[in-house]
Amino acid sequence: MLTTARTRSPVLSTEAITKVYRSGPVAVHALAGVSVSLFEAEVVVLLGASGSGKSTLLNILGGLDQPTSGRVLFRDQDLSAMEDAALTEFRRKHVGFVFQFYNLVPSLTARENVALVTEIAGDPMPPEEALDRVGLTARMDHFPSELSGGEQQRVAIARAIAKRPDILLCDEPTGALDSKTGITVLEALISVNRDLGTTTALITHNVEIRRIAHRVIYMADGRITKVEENSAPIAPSEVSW
Ligand SMILES: Nc1ncnc2c1ncn2[C@@H]1O[C@H](COP(=O)(O)OP(=O)(O)OP(=O)(O)O)[C@@H](O)[C@H]1O
Repeated sequence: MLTTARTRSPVLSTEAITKVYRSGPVAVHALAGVSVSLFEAEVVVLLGASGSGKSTLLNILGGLDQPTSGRVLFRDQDLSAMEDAALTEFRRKHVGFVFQFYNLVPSLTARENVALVTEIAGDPMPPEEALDRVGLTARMDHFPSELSGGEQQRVAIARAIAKRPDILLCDEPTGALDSKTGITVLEALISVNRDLGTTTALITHNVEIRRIAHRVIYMADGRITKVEENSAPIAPSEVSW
């Protein structure tokens, strides 16, 4: 099995980004000057209180939203200067998203849910391979209603990785799951990172999960307050909460 070494090459970087949401006279400063990089093949966990700006940052990194000021770079491309169509192309080619709720199409099987994405991707892996990587070979022809929450989330991960994205962005992927099921989901994410070298960023409210990451980024009030390096990440099976 291929093991990809982490390097210090940034895949995605932000330079002093801010995000201000305005509704009428009220302005919410969701990001107040964030400079951060995600490096090749690393796993990063983002921690911070509710409202600290984690999802806003993840959405901007993934090209779902634009900063109010500052720059976002994907390798040498400036995402913050892109029109919507170019940003959509960036997302389609380079980013996989996993959210708390799995957003699967209920009338399609696991295999068909993944195939929806592989049909429009440039160099996808077969849906069967993507599902195998998350341990769902035996469940490929099941509908979402026939799968557990953890299995549905693993289908969502298979769908996100099938296009071989450079970056996988996960917003509370275990938020709706009990701990045992959450661990199977984290194991799927870590195995994809290890085998494919997919740079992975994961938001969680669960501080124990930080122990599986190479780096931990702490946020408060729209800023990064601390970044920790973890020289010896542990396996998800060793995490308990
Ligand atoms: N579309 C929006 N319009 C107005 N305010 C917003 C919008 N999206 C987020 N905010 C505000 O921006 C701030 C940061 O929100 P964000 O969702 O990024 O935080 P978070 O750390 O991900 O929180 P949580 O852990 O609760 O998901 C919050 O004060 C939030 O209310």
